[in-house]
Amino acid sequence: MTETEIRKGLAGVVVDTTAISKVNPETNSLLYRGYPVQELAAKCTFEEVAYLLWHGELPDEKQLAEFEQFERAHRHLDPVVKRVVDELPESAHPMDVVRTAVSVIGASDPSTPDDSETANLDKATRLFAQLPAIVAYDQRRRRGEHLVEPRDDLGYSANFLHMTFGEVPEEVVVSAFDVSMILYAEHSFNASTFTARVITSTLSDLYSAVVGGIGALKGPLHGGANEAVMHIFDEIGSADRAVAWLEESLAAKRKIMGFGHRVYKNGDSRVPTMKASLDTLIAHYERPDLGELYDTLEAAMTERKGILPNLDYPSGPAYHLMGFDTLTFTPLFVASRVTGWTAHIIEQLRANALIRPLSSYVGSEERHLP
Ligand SMILES: CC(=O)SCCNC(=O)CCNC(=O)[C@H](O)C(C)(C)COP(=O)(O)OP(=O)(O)OC[C@H]1O[C@@H](n2cnc3c(N)ncnc32)[C@H](O)[C@@H]1OP(=O)(O)O
Ligand SMILES: O=C([O-])CC(=O)C(=O)O
Repeated sequence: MTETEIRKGLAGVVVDTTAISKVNPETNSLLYRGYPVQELAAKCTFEEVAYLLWHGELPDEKQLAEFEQFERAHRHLDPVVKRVVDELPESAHPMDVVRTAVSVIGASDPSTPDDSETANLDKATRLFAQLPAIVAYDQRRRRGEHLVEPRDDLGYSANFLHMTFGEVPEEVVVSAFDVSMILYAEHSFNASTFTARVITSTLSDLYSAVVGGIGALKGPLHGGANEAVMHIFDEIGSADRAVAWLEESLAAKRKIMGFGHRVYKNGDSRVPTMKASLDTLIAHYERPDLGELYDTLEAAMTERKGILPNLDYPSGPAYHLMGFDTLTFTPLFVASRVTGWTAHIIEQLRANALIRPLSSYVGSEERHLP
């Protein structure tokens, strides 16, 4: 293999087919099972979108009722998981807590070795139902607050917020949160999904693949960017400092988190929808200062580098306004993306081939011991 054939980071390499989502940078669009994500965000709940990703079609009334009943029945934090989480130091990043919790669930589940589609769908739905309890409880314990039990009279997002904050916020907040969950759910062969597919390709189990996905998502070049955006906002402080801050950061060759994308070069298809949700939150919480900082930094980055925001840019400040601690932002991404990861795990198993690329050796020539 010659050096010119090497594609660092697999950039531009097509490694397999998928019927789950289509990211189209030319038309700046994203389809889940054929549906534009903007339409899904406007007309569906996150539960319906999760069902769509797993089953390929939106649920009818009866299917949705059955799905919701199952999801609501599995929302309680498993006592074993709670004990393990309680043992973890608060210095552990919440992503490490979520990763460990999923590992514990996998080690405790007798159906872990069963890789049939029925068993994997069941595991995926149970993880989907349990992740809000893990994420919410971890934030609460760090604040010295007690566990809040789930409510089975609430939809996924209202219940998630109830378990985190002990009350259900106004509809405008629940709706913005639900939109963020829908937008984060799936994005073809991104780094964490590909990780999950690589692990699955060895015929390892679904939980191991999800744990690997969480590890890949944690990095600031991927899901960790939503958290990093908020750190940037805190560092800048106010809109009048944004341009100077950007100049200094670019001069220091810093990557500006929340900007740029491997696939989209003319803007992330999901940003306008999430920005609209952020704007409603800015109005609701009366925080125009945050909007000014957002707009000023975006305009300066576009003018200076021509690099546009990705989904993490509006999501970070949106989660901040909802009241989440900054370190909880990427675990929220996990709670959503578990739907996409598990849909891909199931798809990978349907037509599996071990994922094992080649490398070009550049080490020392063959040599021998004296
Ligand atoms: C939900 C998600 O996971 S979306 C992604 C979230 N990640 C971030 O927001 C992190 C910040 N962004 C980045 O680091 C990058 O844009 C990535 C990793 C997302 C995509 O990167 P790649 O496709 O590998 O492009 P690459 O990093 O090579 O960037 C190309 C050029 O644009 C520059 N660039 C890209 N993004 C940024 C950025 N955010 N800030 C400053 N410069 C940037 C690079 O420095 C590089 O410049 P050069 O050619 O002069 O060296
Ligand atoms: O597609 C990517 O590379 C990253 C991304 O936006 C996502 O996973 O949502």
